[in-house]
Amino acid sequence: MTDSRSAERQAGPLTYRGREIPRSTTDQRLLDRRGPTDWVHTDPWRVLRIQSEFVEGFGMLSEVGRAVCVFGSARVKPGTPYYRLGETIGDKLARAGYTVITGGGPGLMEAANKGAALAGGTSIGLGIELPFEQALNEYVNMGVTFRYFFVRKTMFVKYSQAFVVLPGGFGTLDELFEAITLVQTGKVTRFPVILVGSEFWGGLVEWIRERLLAEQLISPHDTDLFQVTDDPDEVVESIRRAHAEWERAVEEEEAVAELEEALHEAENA
Ligand SMILES: C/C(=C\CNc1ncnc2c1ncn2[C@@H]1O[C@H](COP(=O)(O)O)[C@@H](O)[C@H]1O)CO
Repeated sequence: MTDSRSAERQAGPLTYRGREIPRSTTDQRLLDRRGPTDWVHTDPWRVLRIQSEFVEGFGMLSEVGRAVCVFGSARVKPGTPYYRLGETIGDKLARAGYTVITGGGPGLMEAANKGAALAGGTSIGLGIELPFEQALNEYVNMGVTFRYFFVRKTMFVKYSQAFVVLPGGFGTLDELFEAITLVQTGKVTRFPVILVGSEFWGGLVEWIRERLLAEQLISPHDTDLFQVTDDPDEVVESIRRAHAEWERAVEEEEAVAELEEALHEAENA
């Protein structure tokens, strides 16, 4: 006669008896490396990897205080005027109490991280895995490297209160127009986008006015979605002002909500 107690297997909350008992335990199967590996390259598995990137990013950035993203060319060399401008902006933002977030790469990303780190501020790099070897620049004191561009972009927007855009190429333009589109479509509110370098950005701004606006592809007020300056102090001051306005608006919204709640309670009393 079979002892029914020994012919039983618990698998977590599940119970198996008799011929239903699996040949191996869940842990054995987990630790067993044999079998096909194609699933690692399938979309359901990618979805989990994407989720894990969001979890890591949110986990690291959620406790960061007021922050500003600084974008700009990966190719500008140390010691050049744009690099020094990036350093100054990183420095001034850090001294004004802002965490500086960049793409964590070389060039103007490094310049802004350097300025912030040497001023004793929090200097974050949100790196991206690229086809060639690249590490986060040495001035990043908190960093995450993402596999997916779109996850990284979410982090830039979610955890910063302003975008500062230094001269750059396609990557920088992509970040600039993403930010402007998010503000234009009301996906993010009260979000200053500041272009630094009037000579560099002048041609683009003119084209936006003379083409996009003239051909009614944007609305007249869309040209107010960004500002252009050469002055690092003005960058910080604009961000401070926008931030103060935003805090005032939040306080007002909270006061109105409290008042409405009190009125509602009084009506129901
Ligand atoms: C080209 C080189 C390195 C590229 N490394 C990058 N690392 C991190 N982030 C990057 C990198 N390249 C582009 N980005 C993102 O785009 C913006 C800069 O792009 P641009 O085309 O140079 O303007 C930047 O803000 C990043 O977020 C070789 O050294």
